[in-house]
Amino acid sequence: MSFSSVSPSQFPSVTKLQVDSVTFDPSVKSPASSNPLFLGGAGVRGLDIQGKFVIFTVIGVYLESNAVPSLSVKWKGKTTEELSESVPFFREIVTGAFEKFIKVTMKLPLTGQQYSEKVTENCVAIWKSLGIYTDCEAKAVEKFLEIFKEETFPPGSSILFALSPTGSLTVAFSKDDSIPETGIAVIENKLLAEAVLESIIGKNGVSPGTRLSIAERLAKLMTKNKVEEDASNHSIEEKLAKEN
Ligand SMILES: O=C(/C=C/c1ccc(O)cc1)c1c(O)cc(O)cc1O
Repeated sequence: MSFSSVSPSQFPSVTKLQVDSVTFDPSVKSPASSNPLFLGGAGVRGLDIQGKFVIFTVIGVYLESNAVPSLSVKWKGKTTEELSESVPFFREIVTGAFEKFIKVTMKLPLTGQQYSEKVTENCVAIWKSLGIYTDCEAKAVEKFLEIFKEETFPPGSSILFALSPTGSLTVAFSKDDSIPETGIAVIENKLLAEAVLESIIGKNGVSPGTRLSIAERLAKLMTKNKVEEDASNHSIEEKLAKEN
């Protein structure tokens, strides 16, 4: 069979994840589109401070359901290890034509300035390494920094990013576990939207744990496709055998 047995309308059945003290629900409603998105994976963002690993944020990445059949075309049947080590697999998640949503929950207090400077530093480094840093991206970075300038994020609060398939980046903030129905700002820059996710799960991303969690869960979801597909092939074979 050359197509996946998971139709775009089928919503992936996944579990919630507990990472450190933060629980990520199995699905969320995107503040950008109101679409339901499933939990792709989650992990921590920490820094080594004087030989001790300090967790600053905990990050969950959600994907639109059509990500599974879309990624299955090339990656179905790969193991968690193969996927977790694959730069092109994560590039495809970052650039794929499906919606993505990122929930960054604070473990330690951060100012908006501290957070936004760290993120944009990483985004600029990615663009420079790819030779795609232009005035447009510099303007998008200025807008990003401006959105965060006066904000503060106590432990338990979250920063939310919704990445539309067309390339807009919706930013929202939450004081608790809830997800607001709408964002507070939208930046129309595809490369910035992609770089925010790439800086977390891409090559040299800040959260190897999120990367591994996504590889594990997607490998399983894509195998499930395969099992369902094999099962449906089998029953067709059985029917044919009975008929003959
Ligand atoms: O989570 C972070 C940033 C955490 C952080 C830690 C310590 C600081 O002084 C500032 C910020 C993060 C992210 O969510 C996405 C990204 O691309 C980079 C990051 O560092």
